[in-house]
Amino acid sequence: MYNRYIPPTKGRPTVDQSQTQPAAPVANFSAAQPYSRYIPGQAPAEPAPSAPPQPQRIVFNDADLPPIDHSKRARTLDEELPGCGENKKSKKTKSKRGKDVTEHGAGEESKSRQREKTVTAEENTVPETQPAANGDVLPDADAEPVPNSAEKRPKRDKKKKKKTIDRDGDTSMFDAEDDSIRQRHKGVFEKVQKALQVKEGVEDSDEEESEPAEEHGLEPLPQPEPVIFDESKLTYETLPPWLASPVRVGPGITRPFTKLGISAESSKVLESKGFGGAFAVQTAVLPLLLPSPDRQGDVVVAAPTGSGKTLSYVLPMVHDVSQSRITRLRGLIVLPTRDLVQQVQLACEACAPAFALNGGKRVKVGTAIGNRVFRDEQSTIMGIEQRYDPAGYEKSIQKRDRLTMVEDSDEEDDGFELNPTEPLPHHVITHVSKVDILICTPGRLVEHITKTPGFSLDYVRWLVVDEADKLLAQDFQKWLDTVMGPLSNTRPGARDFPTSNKSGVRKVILSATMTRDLSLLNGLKLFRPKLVVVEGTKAGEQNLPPLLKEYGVKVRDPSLKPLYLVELLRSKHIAPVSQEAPESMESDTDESGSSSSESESETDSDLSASDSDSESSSSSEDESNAKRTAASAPTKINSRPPKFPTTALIFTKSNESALRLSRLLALLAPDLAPLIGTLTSSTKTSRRARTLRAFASPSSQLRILVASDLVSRGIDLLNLEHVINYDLPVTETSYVHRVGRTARAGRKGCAWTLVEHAEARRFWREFAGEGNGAVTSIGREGTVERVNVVGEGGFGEEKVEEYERALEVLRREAVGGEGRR
Ligand SMILES: Nc1ncnc2c1ncn2[C@@H]1O[C@H](COP(=O)(O)OP(=O)(O)OP(=O)(O)O)[C@@H](O)[C@H]1O
Repeated sequence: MYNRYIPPTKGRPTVDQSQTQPAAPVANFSAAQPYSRYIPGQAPAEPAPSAPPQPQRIVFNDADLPPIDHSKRARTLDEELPGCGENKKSKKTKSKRGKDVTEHGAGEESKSRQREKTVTAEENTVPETQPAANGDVLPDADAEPVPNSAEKRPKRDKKKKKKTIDRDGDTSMFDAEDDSIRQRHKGVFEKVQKALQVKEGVEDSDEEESEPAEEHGLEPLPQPEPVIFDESKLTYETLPPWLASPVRVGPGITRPFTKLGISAESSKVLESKGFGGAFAVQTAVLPLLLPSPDRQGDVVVAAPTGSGKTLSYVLPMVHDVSQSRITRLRGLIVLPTRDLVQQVQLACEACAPAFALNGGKRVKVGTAIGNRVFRDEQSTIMGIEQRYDPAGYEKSIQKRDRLTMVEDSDEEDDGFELNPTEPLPHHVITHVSKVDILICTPGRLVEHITKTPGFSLDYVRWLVVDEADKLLAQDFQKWLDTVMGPLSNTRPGARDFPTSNKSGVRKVILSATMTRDLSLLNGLKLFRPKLVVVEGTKAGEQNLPPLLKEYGVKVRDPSLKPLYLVELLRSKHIAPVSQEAPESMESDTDESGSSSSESESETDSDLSASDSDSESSSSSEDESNAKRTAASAPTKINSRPPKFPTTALIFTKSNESALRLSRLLALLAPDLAPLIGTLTSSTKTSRRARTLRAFASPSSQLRILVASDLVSRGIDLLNLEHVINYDLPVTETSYVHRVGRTARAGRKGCAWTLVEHAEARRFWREFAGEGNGAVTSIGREGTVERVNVVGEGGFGEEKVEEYERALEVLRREAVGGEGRR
């Protein structure tokens, strides 16, 4: 038939050269190699260097074949069969011999025999001119004898060879068979030869591929499936099902609480607090969080500003915690700012009485925001208890002595005495939580976890992360890892829900601009999460409240921007937004004991002055404003300045800008000065809280707040009618939160943005979603209207001079001249 090609080894002798006699440069591939096995899909290897002649290991007996450029052929085959020149490969070929014979039937017998000879020859690197065991000589005309090579031949090979020849009998028939093979496969040999003349490389392999390999019984070897790299980007469709298919709820839906699993008595109390029925987001979230026989998972909420997200988690949490008699820390609410913490505390306090009925206890709520010395804060959330335990008493005395020595310095740092009281005889002192629910900023929470003795999350079964996109994106002090660690501890029964079969930590994650970034959400280790989305008719990724109206105010001359603001404040546009005055939450707060309406009004009347005074303590510029404000403040309590019958919150880009603008406004519009307050992160927390309370009170004279982005998120000012972006917000998300301070809880509200020429393109495309190539993630019911508050002629000379005078005052105040210092 035909001979199988046994490729040369690449520079590695099959047999130790020292053992093999020099020999036999039988042929530098002088023997014809009529056939090679084609293996498709093999990448061409580097061409073998042609220069150094390899020790001859191939013995071939087809001397009659047409001459072939063997060096080229050898290279080509090596390329096709990477590694085929390796001895290892040859052995493989040999081991398959018997199988080949069986598979290809009798016709293949001689092929097999021929192969046998070749393999044997190759393995020994010796031309087969040595007498075989039976005295036969293999017909290898080109080979030269190698003296004593047989002695050095491994026994195994000898045996094989002997067996082969014995079986075949007369070897002379090989030649005849070879001739017949050549005759029968003449076409193939010609093709092979032709192929060898073709240039190497890709052309070679192409040509080889085009050969009908199957004609010769050489099926392409099965190749592994090509690996397809997935270069697709994460899209909405590739999100996990819970994110891609949220629970959707329309914005207008309301339902009575009794229909959602809250008892009639509790609903009544809630109604008395101003919560007559559930808002849309609450209709969807409450059933997922209130006790249910179903196995419940975590909840992620994306709903517009002012839609009532706070109550959607406060109600179920307070309801659940009220069912546990012993006070232990069972709920954690994490928020980004102190002001928000205080606001949510009021909401919890308002709801607590609703569940302190029928055996439920009144839930104790505490805060940790770092607004007071750490020791005081520790003592408000943690207490000590004397427990009778004689054995423990002995131990604790020893342990305390040890700890006191070690922790002396810590005690001073933390301010919290480990054991301020001596234990009673045979008693042990244990640290106990004074609160069921702790509302905190992330940084302070981490401090308590790491520094407050006895502070434990072992019994926590609620974790709420509000304004989650902000909190998760800014991992203050790695707070999430610090919290998630202890939350994964399991103490048998500690996290059992008393009114359902659930055990573990329930997580509720919320924002008006909720992230779908899985890398951020992953840290929360959510369990069977459900995403609840409140949508408008024109849904975007971040939806604005349905009753919000937006305006873009053109600022032609940025150097006179403060004058545009004054014009806007005095214009007919900034008028009271007609709407029914809803019941105020203030009374709820009063009932909860946080403040009384009497003291509130007193505080209000003081606040305008004292608040400004306090601002003065944090900023000298503001102090000047405050003194003037106090001087011109009306003496009559609750009198409302006629010049500004509405409310406005003005956002600037920084604390510094807020303070300066506030002062400038007072200089440019002295009649408005008494109405202006300032809120920045440099303002004391207690003062900020008072300012916010005063602003929210209808009886307060504070009507205008100039603020940094500190209060852009979450702050609930129900009576706020106008938001003014004096400086353009940095992101769409920031815009959504800022303007969302108005038009809350189903009320109307207006948002105004002062747009300079250089900002116009960005504002209209990215924020308003108008113009060529507009792309915005903001979903809104209407459109943003264009407004001019100054005519074509601009400001008169008199106004500009007035402005310059105000700037001069400001400048002098800044350098410590006239005004204050
Ligand atoms: N069921 C209800 N009935 C009446 N008022 C409600 C109800 N639920 C919430 N509110 C009021 O709606 C206002 C907005 O609620 P909340 O502050 O929870 O909004 P939010 O969705 O958290 O907004 P933001 O995203 O800005 O934080 C609050 O004054 C709250 O008291």
